[in-house]
Amino acid sequence: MHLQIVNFNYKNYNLVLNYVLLRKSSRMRLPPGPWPWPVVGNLLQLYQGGKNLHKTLASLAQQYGPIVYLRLGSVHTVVLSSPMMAKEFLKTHDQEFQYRPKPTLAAEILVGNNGVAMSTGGPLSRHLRRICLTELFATKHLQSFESMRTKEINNTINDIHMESEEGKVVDLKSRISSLIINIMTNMMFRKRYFGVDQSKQNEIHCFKEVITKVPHWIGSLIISDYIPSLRWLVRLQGIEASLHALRHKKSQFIQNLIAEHKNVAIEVDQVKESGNENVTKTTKDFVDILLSAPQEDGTGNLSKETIETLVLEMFVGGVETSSVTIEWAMAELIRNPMIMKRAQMELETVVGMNRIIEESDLHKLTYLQAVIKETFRLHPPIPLLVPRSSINKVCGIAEGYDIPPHTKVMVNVWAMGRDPSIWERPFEFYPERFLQQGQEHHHIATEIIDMDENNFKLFPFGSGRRACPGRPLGILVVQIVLARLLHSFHWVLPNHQEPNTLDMSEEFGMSLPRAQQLHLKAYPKLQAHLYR
Ligand code: HEM
Repeated sequence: MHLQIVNFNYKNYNLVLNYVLLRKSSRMRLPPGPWPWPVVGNLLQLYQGGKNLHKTLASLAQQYGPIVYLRLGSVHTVVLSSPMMAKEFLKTHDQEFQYRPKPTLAAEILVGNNGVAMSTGGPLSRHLRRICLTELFATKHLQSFESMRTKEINNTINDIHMESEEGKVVDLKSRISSLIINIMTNMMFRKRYFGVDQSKQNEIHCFKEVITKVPHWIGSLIISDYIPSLRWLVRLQGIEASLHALRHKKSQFIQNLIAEHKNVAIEVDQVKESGNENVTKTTKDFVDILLSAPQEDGTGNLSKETIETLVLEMFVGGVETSSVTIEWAMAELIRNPMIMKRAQMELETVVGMNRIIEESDLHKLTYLQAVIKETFRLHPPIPLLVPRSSINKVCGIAEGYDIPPHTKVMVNVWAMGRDPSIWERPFEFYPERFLQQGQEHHHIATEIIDMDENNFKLFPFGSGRRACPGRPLGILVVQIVLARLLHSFHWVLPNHQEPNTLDMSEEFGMSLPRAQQLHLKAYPKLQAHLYR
């Protein structure tokens, strides 16, 4: 994206003046950082760093330390790159930094401020978060969908089996994201799309595009978010029009689904009233819960706009993060055949080869869990977490720094995962680092790390009041899908490509997918009847 400075007006002079006064003010001790240019501040440094913002911020941290202050146009920004700093902001000062910054243009158009994830904060988002934690992601509620998840995974495994019999190459990312979309649409609306209704294929492919593009746009640096007077330039580049077109697609899809869902619910209720005992409503899906949930002040029900936003956040939060993690895990296992072999041997020993894996087996799969932790360390699906902010100025934080009000706080978990002062041999994919002594004979010190929100070495789900409410579902889906893929097939690169030549480049956005989708050949490991 080009950065063009064309409108250096009175407002911009004011901006520079404010900054100089801020820095000079004896009462404001900002964290260290590169000197900002007039108007654009440090934006040029970020644009010069290229597309990979997480890497540019990591190299700034190497230069200036684990807390870096940047002025991006008119936006105060702080980047944290150590467990100590993350703990200070997300635990010690969790209450002050429980807010999200003002939504960017992309977030405002695509998501809005009336959900959970992008909302600046306030009674509505706290109320929705409570519904997520106590109802949608409650253990019992998640367990009630187990047989559906098993059926969906069986279908995908069978499709891959058929492809393998025909000697085809599997497009893993595409297969996995279709599977996870089916799991999510089932949990949300009791409906599945991929592999069933040909007439709906266009619709769902269009929505799949929305789910992939939303995080990409939200992670992009759009100049008017930092220099508001350049909004006209963004309009001229057609960015606003593209965002509105995408918004239109997602609204149409979600609103149709909700309307369809309401009709089915009414039909079921009518049949029930007529006394037909055969019709019983099965487990409540997410939309059932949202349609009957009260507003935050206890009056009426949630608005249709709020439900639409929440549904989008669930899809964006749940689909891309989980499928990106599974794809990276498979790529790392392909590059490290001994580790793949060990993970498969664990499955053979714990589960055996005469049945398929069940969710109740997962807690026994210690090595698989270590593989997943190692994947989160090297490839955190949301490399800069979701930014936080505070409403008021916060004084004397970290090493005595002052943080201006409405500062955007980014946490570079990607940099932390590769920091040699935190991890031994940080660039090596080495799941054994997460095993207890005795579970593995190896020479480096081991440590048990539960990716929970109190562990600031590895916390891919964030921490504190805004930590990911979908964590139990995210972990469950990643574990069971990866386990089934490894248990059901031997995997190799097509065309006899050598494992160590696999391209591991990333494509930065709000999420961090592989730049090149992973294509693999699968060879069945189980007896034929277990694929039906
Ligand atoms: C591998 C899977 C996942 C990862 C790595 C992940 C990661 C994250 C992260 C880093 C945050 C920001 C936390 C913070 O600010 O401290 C977040 C927030 C959120 N996630 Fe997830 N997530 C995953 C799965 C899911 C799933 C399955 C859902 C829902 C179906 C979900 C829904 C949300 C929502 C609604 C928020 C916003 C919470 C708030 O702002 O209060 N996530 N997630």
